[in-house]
Amino acid sequence: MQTATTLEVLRSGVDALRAEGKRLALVPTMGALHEGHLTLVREARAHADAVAVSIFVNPKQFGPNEDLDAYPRTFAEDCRLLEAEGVALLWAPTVEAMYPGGFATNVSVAGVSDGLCGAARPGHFDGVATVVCKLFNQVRPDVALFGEKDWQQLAVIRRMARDLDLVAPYADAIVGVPTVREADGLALSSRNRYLSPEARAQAAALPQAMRDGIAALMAGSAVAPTLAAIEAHILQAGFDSIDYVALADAASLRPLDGLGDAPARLLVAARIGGTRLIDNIAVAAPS
Ligand SMILES: Nc1ncnc2c1ncn2[C@@H]1O[C@H](COP(=O)(O)OP(=O)(O)OP(=O)(O)O)[C@@H](O)[C@H]1O
Ligand SMILES: CC(C)(CO)[C@@H](O)C(=O)[O-]
Ligand code: BAL
Repeated sequence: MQTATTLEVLRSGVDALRAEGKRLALVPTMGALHEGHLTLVREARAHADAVAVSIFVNPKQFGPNEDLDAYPRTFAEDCRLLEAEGVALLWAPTVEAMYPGGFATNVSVAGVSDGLCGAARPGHFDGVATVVCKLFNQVRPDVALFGEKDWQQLAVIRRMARDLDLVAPYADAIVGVPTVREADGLALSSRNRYLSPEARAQAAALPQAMRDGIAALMAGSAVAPTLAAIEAHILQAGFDSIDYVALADAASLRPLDGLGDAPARLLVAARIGGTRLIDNIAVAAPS
């Protein structure tokens, strides 16, 4: 595995892979790698001949009172894991390499960025879109993979990639990978490392409440009381607060007040012991 920390080294690594005729996949991450990330890397191998992974804790997507400084950084262990997965290229820029002095550009995706995490974390998706746009231009992959755990992020990136012609013109150049979960249903997340043993045990109530709510919707329960019941379940399990519990159109993320023919998604963000967790699950219309 070649590790690049400057754009010059990255470009020569990408050029060398291209000279060998290789189709290239990119898996963008913020490091502190877990089985969810490694699943993206394995899936990437099915879409390309060579896999590039980026590790960059992107300051632009953290709000002023968020966990940028505390965010887990486990670079040596991350390198070991990626090497074992046969990753060809690791792109690990410094903040100065990504955002040189005078950097003044912002990529903002209207509509799909506005609600849910976009409302709870103002500016977050501008930060994500800006850095992912740069990553695409830096690596120029044929295909890029993202986790469905961050469903709204995936929708934002798909919109941006289409609007700005950022990746090769394949309809499926942005690949979403289903959420990898612990045995008790909790979605794997780098931020799970913040949880105390007690909070970690309580956190399994989040996907459980979502599954119960989806079962109620499928059985014909009305949306508003079902969302209220999910909130109550999560708070009763020990969560401190809820950013949102929402039923939304899976593609546009617009809120829904009933199930129709278009795919729907139940999305939740809630806080426990100072840690913000997100999750989402597909909701099928009752047959
Ligand atoms: N459990 C998971 N299953 C599938 N993909 C995942 C999972 N967790 C993260 N990913 C994906 O890995 C990529 C990198 O995510 P990131 O490095 O932010 O990790 P994370 O676990 O989501 O961290 P955080 O705790 O900050 O949300 C993203 O595309 C994200 O959706
Ligand atoms: C896509 C991403 C790497 C951009 O910083 C980040 O938001 C993440 O890890 O999900
Ligand atoms: N995986 C999402 C990155 C973030 O929360 O900033």
